[in-house]
Amino acid sequence: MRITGENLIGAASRRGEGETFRAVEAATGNSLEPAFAAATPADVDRACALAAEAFDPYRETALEDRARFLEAVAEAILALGDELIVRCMAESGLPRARLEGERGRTVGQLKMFAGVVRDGGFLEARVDPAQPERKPLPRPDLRLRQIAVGPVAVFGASNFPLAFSVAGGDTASALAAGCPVVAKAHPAHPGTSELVGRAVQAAVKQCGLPEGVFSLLLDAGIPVGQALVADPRIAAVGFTGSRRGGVALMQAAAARPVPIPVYAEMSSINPVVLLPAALEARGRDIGRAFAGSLTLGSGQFCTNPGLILAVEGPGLDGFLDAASAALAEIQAATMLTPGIHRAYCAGVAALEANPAVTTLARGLAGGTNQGQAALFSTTAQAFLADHTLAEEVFGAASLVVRCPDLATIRAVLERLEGQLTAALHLDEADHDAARALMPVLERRVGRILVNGFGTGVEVGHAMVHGGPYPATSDGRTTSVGSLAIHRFLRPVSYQDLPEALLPAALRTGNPLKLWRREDGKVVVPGA
Ligand SMILES: NC(=O)C1=CN([C@@H]2O[C@H](COP(=O)(O)OP(=O)(O)OC[C@H]3O[C@@H](n4cnc5c(N)ncnc54)[C@H](OP(=O)(O)O)[C@@H]3O)[C@@H](O)[C@H]2O)C=CC1
Ligand SMILES: O=C(O)CCC(=O)C(=O)O
Repeated sequence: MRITGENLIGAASRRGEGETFRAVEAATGNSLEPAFAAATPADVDRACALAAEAFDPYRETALEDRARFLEAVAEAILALGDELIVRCMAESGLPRARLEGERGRTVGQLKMFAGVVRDGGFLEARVDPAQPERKPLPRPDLRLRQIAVGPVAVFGASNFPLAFSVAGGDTASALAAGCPVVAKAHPAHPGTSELVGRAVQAAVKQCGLPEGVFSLLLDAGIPVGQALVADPRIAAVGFTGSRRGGVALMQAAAARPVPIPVYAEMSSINPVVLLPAALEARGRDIGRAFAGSLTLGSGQFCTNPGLILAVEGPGLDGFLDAASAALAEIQAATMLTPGIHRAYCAGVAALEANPAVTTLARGLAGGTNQGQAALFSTTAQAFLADHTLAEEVFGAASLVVRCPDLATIRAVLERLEGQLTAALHLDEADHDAARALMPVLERRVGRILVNGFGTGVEVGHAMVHGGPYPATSDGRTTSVGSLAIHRFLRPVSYQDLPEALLPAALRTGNPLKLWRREDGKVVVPGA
């Protein structure tokens, strides 16, 4: 498929009349063909108008039809074949195996949401039948279902050009909920975005859906994203990226005459707690595994283990020796964009220059746009005194905080901002210590994991990829897994409606055979 550099507005492809820009080959810094042209305010307006027009018919599509559409998107992405992978490798600098895996995750995610839609449980149908004889007052007939919130603006992420971008988790969950999507391509991978966007556009056509179900807009700066969030027809926003970007979108959304929710996944340093018995028994092994997780994808994961907490002692020394030795042999790897590389180098330089910080290890030096891994240490006292030490350095850098005792580990955790994940490395003898940390971890993070690292989020029904601010803008939700659909739904009650006016999901006799709560009791069809 030829990449044209056009915006995809409903069924049309339209060359923007805004600023032109080219994708940059991450490994060389060279420009790639073709030239892309940013959308104009008129393009944003048209995409939003089409999305608003599509909203009512799309949200009332039969569940089976909507599920088939999500599957058609998955198939169309696979049908792009190697061209998608090759373009994505060039634009992102990420290796083939990673991108093939990410494509599998993207397709799997769409298919999982197809299953969620088919099952219909997300509608949370409830029926409280009327009780006309109830005293002192009769009870009305009340029925509830979740409906889609409206058109959703989705911002593609630089670090997951497939799984968190044009047809990634935010788009899949919004489409599953019944919301049209207007996606804003990340300028780091516009060609990848166009290819995937055309796959979604083709699936919309193939399934006979209204064209406004999906549009893709291009921009090399912030105006298009700002206009999209400000547009009165947009009802919610999905974003993965920097804290600065996420907060700017939250502010733009809050400043609207009608504010809307922004679901932004932002910065996280993902504390890893090494408990004493585990450290003593296998500190060196944990150190080697940590080096692998830290440098995965050149460290460009929001789940990257950026902070290690442990009690001083021979176990920690073994961990640090092994981690440092492993890191010293790790090749520098290409980062996503020159800007992200520059930000990484600046973050590492700031840690190196901090008198309270010791540089323990550096990976092998690299060439153009390549990030060199870095491991630092500091004391708990210094960490608690300097909040800049708790800021995310996006890339393969991590800071070890040496603590005198477990109480200090707990005190450090208490002082952290909200995080996506926390990992505990423990043996059975550490269970009491771990139990004591659970309340603070539950308050601080979205996912607690044991004897592993948070990178590589499983897409499933029990996953939370979220956490308190600033890990995300709204810690009550997740951006990965089937629960993500709830970000784009809102409940509506129907009181005393005649049967003929009720949505099918709420009709008497449960014609859609849904999991429902009837008069307070869960009814499972076929059970
Ligand atoms: N924790 C995490 O998961 C991640 C963190 N990051 C962090 O973000 C830094 C920059 O990376 P990047 O991916 O470009 O993230 P950004 O947050 O800068 O950008 C993400 C998207 O949001 C748009 N955007 C940013 N700011 C605004 C704004 N004020 N108004 C409207 N739209 C806006 C960008 O548009 P445009 O680019 O066109 O300006 C882009 O499409 C990294 O160095 C890293 O620190 C990045 C990825 C993931
Ligand atoms: O670790 C993962 O698989 C997902 C990470 C992520 O969401 C991110 O880096 O933005």
